[in-house]
Amino acid sequence: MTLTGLYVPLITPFDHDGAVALGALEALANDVLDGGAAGVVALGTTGEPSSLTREDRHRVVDLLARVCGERSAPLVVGADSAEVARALSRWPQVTATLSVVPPFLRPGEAGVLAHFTDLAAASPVPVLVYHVPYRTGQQLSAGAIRRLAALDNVVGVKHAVGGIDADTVDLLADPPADFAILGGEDAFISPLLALGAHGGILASAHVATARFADLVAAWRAGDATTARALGRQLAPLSTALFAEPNPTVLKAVLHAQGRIPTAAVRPPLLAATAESTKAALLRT
Ligand SMILES: O=C(O)C1=N[C@H](C(=O)O)C[C@H](O)C1
Repeated sequence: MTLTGLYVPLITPFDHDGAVALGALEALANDVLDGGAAGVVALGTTGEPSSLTREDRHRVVDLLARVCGERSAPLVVGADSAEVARALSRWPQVTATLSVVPPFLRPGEAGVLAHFTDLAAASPVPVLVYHVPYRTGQQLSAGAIRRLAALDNVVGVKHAVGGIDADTVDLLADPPADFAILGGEDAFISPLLALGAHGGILASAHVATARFADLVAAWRAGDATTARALGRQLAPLSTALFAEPNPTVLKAVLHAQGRIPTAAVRPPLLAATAESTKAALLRT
């Protein structure tokens, strides 16, 4: 299985009482799939999973498993430990799990490899490694990503290194077979696709879904003229949506567009400022 195309890591909308707005979440999932997303991601960073109760997380996955099942769309679910990954067997609709490189400890490349060996063995579904070194504190060389790609049940990486660095160029110059390299750094998605990435997991694609899907498709088809033009339009939108901690601006924009009942985020996130919201709305 090689995951390709656009995946949207869904926000978790809240209603006026602070509860998860399940109706709005269902509408968002259907909107992005109608807009050309290949699939959705539940409980990615954008979904504020660490601020949700266990019951909230189950409600979110129950709902998205039903929607993705009805629409035969892939569903990726965030799970950062073997125990949480194991519990995904409850939802047969889950296609893969997105699992972050262990943060903060900086266990070294060998430690990361040992971690994913265990997690992938425990997981009932294939594992996507979420590599985001400016958040985890753990760098991975292209060689280490190739060693991860060789593990049983590891099928890809969400690559979010804060730009296009030498290891990214090295990795994409000789990508591992049957291994998805998905961009997770919205403002850099166009250059990453130009280098050969298979797709992206992009919070920005809640808005302008069709254009992000077209961007991925155009680079995949080798239509550089269309892809460059879309990339130039979409990078400033992503930059505006990420002007404050994700998903605060995104939620404010979706609320202003009438797509979610409130712009509420849970602590420690704070609501986006009016200035950032307005600037992002102007880019939509
Ligand atoms: O939730 C995700 O998955 C993503 N999170 C990233 C972030 O919050 O930095 C951005 C990316 O769009 C996907």
